[in-house]
Amino acid sequence: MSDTPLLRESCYIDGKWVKADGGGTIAVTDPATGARIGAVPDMGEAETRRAIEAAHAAMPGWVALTAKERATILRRLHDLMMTHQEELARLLTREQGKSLAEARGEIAYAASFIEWFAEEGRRVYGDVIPSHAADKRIVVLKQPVGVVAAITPWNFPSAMITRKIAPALAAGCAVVLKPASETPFSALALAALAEEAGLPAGLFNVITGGSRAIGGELTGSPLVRKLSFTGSTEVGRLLLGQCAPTIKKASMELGGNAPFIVFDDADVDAAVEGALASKYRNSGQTCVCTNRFYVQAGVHDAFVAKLAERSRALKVGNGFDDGTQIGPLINPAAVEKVEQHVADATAKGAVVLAGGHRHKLGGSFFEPTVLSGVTQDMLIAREETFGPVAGVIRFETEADAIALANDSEFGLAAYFYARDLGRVWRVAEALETGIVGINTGLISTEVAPFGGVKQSGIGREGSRYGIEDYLETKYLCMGL
Ligand SMILES: NC(=O)c1ccc[n+]([C@@H]2O[C@H](COP(=O)([O-])OP(=O)(O)OC[C@H]3O[C@@H](n4cnc5c(N)ncnc54)[C@H](O)[C@@H]3O)[C@@H](O)[C@H]2O)c1
Ligand SMILES: O=C[C@H](O)CS(=O)(=O)O
Repeated sequence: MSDTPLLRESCYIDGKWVKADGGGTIAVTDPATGARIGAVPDMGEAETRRAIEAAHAAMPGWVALTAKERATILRRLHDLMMTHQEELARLLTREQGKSLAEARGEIAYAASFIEWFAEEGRRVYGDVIPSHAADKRIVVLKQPVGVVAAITPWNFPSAMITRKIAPALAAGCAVVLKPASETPFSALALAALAEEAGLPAGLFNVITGGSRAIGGELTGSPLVRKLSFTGSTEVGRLLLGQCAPTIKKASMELGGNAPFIVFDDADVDAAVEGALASKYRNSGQTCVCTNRFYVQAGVHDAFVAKLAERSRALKVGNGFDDGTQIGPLINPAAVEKVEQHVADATAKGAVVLAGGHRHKLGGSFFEPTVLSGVTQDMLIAREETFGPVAGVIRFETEADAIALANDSEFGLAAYFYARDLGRVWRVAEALETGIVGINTGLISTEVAPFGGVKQSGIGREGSRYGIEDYLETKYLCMGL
C-alpha cells in the first residue's frame, strides 16, 4: 500500500494531519487475505472535542461565501475524485474487498453526490409569503443547520460519506466524520482530496478510533446540531437516544430487509437478471440488497431453476482478480451470520439449490447460495442476512405477496416484477418501503430520494430533498 499517494495513516483535524493523543493505533486488514494493510489513529473524546471546536470555528467563514463560491470548491473535489478514480478504487477494494469494477463504480457514484449538491446548494430558495396583515411582510430564509456529525458504515466506504458531506458542505455546514474502523482509508483519502481542492481548514474533519467514545462526544456536544448516521438499526436506535438530551436533528439510514416479488405476469428472464443484480451487489452487503424472494406459484419453478443456475456460475475471488463477481465478506463474523441463516433455514425444511457453504477459497469467502422452500418464520426472512444468500418463498395471490412483503419492522427498499399496469400501481402503493424498484433490481442514483420508513430510518439522502436535512427554516415577520 506504500505505493498509494492518497494513503493517509493520520486523522485530519482543523486542516492538519495528526496522530492520536496517546499514540494508539487501530490496524486495518484486507478482508480477502487477512493481511494488515495499515493502521489509523485510535482517537477518543479529547480529539473529537477539538474537531468539533474546529468545525464550529470554521463555519462562519464558509457561510460567508456565496453558494457559487462553495460550489466551485465542491466541483473541484468532484474533478479530483474522478482524476484519482483508479487509485481511490484500489484503496477501497483493498480495505473493503469488493471487486475493482464495483469499487470504480462506487467512486463515480460517490463523486456524483459532490457534483449534484454543488449545484443544489445554489438553489436553496426561501419564500415571500402573502402577509396576514397590511403592516407586516413575511419572508422565509433557509440557513445551514450548524456543525454536522457524520457516522458511516464499511460497505460503501466512499459513497456513504459523500452522500452526507456533499449536502452538508453545500448548505454551509462544517462536518466531523467518523468512518467505520474497517474502512477508514477511503475517508482519509477524501479528506486529502478536499484539502487539495481548497476546502478551508476545519470544514471537513475525519477522526478514527473507538466508536463509543467518539460517538458519545459527537452526540453529546451542544456544538453539534445534527447527526447523520448510516448503519445498522441497532446502532441507529442507540445514537438517536444519545442525541435526545441536546435535541439534535437526525438523519438515519438504517438496516433493510428488502422483499423481491415475482408475479405470474412477470418477464421471468428479466426478473432473474434483476434478482442477480439486487442480491449479489457488493457480495450481498448492501442495505438495499434483496433479502427475501417471493415468487408466485405459476413461475416459481422456472425462476428458482434459472436463479440457481446463474448463481452457481458467479465467480468468487479476490476483488483484484479479473472477472471477480463475488468478493469476501467483511469479516469472519459476517460469514458466521450467513452460515447461521443457512443452517436455520435448512433445519426448518429449506432446500439448497446452489452453494450453501463457505467457499473453498477459505477465509471470509462464501458460495453464492439459493434456497427454496423458505418460510416466513426463518431467520433468513426475519433478519438482514448481509451476504450472498437468496431465500425463496412461494406464494399464491397478490394479497398474500403484499402481506408477506410488509411483514417486517424494516421498510427501506422493495422490488417486484409484473407487467399488468393495474397490478403495478396497486403493489407499488401498498408496499411499506421508502424505495420501490419496479421491473428493475438497481435503484441507486444521486438524483432520487434514498431512505426508508419504519425501522429503516428517518430522512432522505440524494435528490433535491437531500439538502433539506442540513437546513433550518427561519420565518421573518417584518413590521412596516
Ligand atoms: N440505509 C442505508 O442507506 C444504509 C447504507 C449502508 C449500510 N446500511 C446498514 O449498515 C449496516 C452495516 O454497516 P455496519 O456494520 O458498519 O453498521 P454498524 O451500525 O455496526 O456501524 C455503522 C457505523 O457506526 C459506528 N458505530 C458502531 N457502534 C457505535 C456506537 N456505539 N457509537 C457510535 N458509533 C458506532 C461504526 O463504527 C460505523 O462507523 C447494515 O445494517 C446496513 O443495512 C444502511
Ligand atoms: O448499502 C446501502 C447503500 O445505500 C448502497 S446504495 O446507495 O444503494 O448504492
